[in-house]
Amino acid sequence: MSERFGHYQSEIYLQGYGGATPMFTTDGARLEEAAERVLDPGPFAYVAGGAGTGATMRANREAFDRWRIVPRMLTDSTERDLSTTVLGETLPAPVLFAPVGVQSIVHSEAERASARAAAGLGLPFVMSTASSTSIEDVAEASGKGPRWFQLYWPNDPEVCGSILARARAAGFSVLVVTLDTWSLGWRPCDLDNGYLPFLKAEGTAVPFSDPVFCSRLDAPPEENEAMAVLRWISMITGTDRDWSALPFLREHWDGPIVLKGIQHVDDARRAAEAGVDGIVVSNHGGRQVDGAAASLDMLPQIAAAVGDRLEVLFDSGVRTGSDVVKALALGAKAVLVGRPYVYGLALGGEQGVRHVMRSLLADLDLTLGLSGHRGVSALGPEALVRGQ
Ligand SMILES: Cc1cc2nc3c(=O)[nH]c(=O)nc-3n(C[C@H](O)[C@H](O)[C@H](O)COP(=O)(O)O)c2cc1C
Ligand SMILES: O=C(O)C(=O)c1ccccc1
Repeated sequence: MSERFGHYQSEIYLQGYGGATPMFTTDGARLEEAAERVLDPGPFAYVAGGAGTGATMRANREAFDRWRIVPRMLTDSTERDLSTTVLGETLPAPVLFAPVGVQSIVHSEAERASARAAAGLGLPFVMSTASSTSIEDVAEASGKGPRWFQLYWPNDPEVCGSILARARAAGFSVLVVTLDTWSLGWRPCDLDNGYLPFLKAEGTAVPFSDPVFCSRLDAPPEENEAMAVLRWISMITGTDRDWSALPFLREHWDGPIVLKGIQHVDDARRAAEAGVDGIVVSNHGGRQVDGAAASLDMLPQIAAAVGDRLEVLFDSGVRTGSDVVKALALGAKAVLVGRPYVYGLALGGEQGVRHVMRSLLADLDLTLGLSGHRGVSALGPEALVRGQ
């Protein structure tokens, strides 16, 4: 029996009896407005914004709203077990921290605070290549907690190999290769604000602490930061790679490999044929291709096509416990959560992240039980109906 996440509800009600209220909202859909009050406009827009008109970001949410859960009664679901196994690791709940770069733009503790919160809950922290904290520092903050590493794939094989070797040595178990962001999408909010955190070296802790990357520079990053930043950007942007490049990653990573950013069922099939261990069905939270399909709308056919051959994970738009139930019912093994925990970080550092994620897990636990389920493994499409 895993931890009973739903207890967070009683904890909050009991504190309320003593006159205390939670540090900020328990409503996953209202975190954005709370974070806007504490963040400067540039960082806020960077986190909250999407590509173009925001159509895909909205579509991600609308796709969740079109599905409704059909609760079952008298199923004895008072005791729930949210635990699941993902790529050989047992997780207390089917939820991971999505890779999010440049977290120092919202809080000085940055990824260290998020990684500590993830470890405290036993959920995997997926560290971004674009972190403002080095691989070794995130590993230390994670302690014994599960940790995965997300790769923005440098086109210099030795730099790539060095970063992967460091991540492996620091205890990162799964490699998540992001395919949908070989350039940032067209993001009018950030363009209008003239705001790109990367240019201030906020997301360069990984390369700047890497000896092989530094050997590629004419001067060390501390002497010519702008040049080092540009060199790094030039290494991870543009893509001359295709599916034939994947074996390189296998040679440099002896654990499971997951491809993030899959939306087309044929790409999912390609991934299965290439022998990768998992995919993340994701449109990067609507930050890349405006007008792209809602990520949830692509999930059922992908899960049906490859779900028996590799692990299907999902992200983009998960805000509540119901959302997690819906994604699992439509074929995901687990979900990744992005912006919500970053808002928690902005609002309260490690404790803020913990509050956001405990709220989500409590909501999931209660929603699961009240709709008649004792665990997450038995969830299938029969748990849902298409609304009008
Ligand atoms: C501020 C920000 C930075 C991000 N940085 C990365 C990154 O470095 N690597 C990556 O693979 N995805 C990155 N993502 C995308 C997330 O991993 C995830 O796909 C997305 O946030 C999921 O949607 P959600 O925010 O609606 O939960 C970033 C997202 C945000 C909001
Ligand atoms: O902003 C993003 O979505 C993202 O993935 C990213 C890319 C490079 C640096 C920081 C974040």
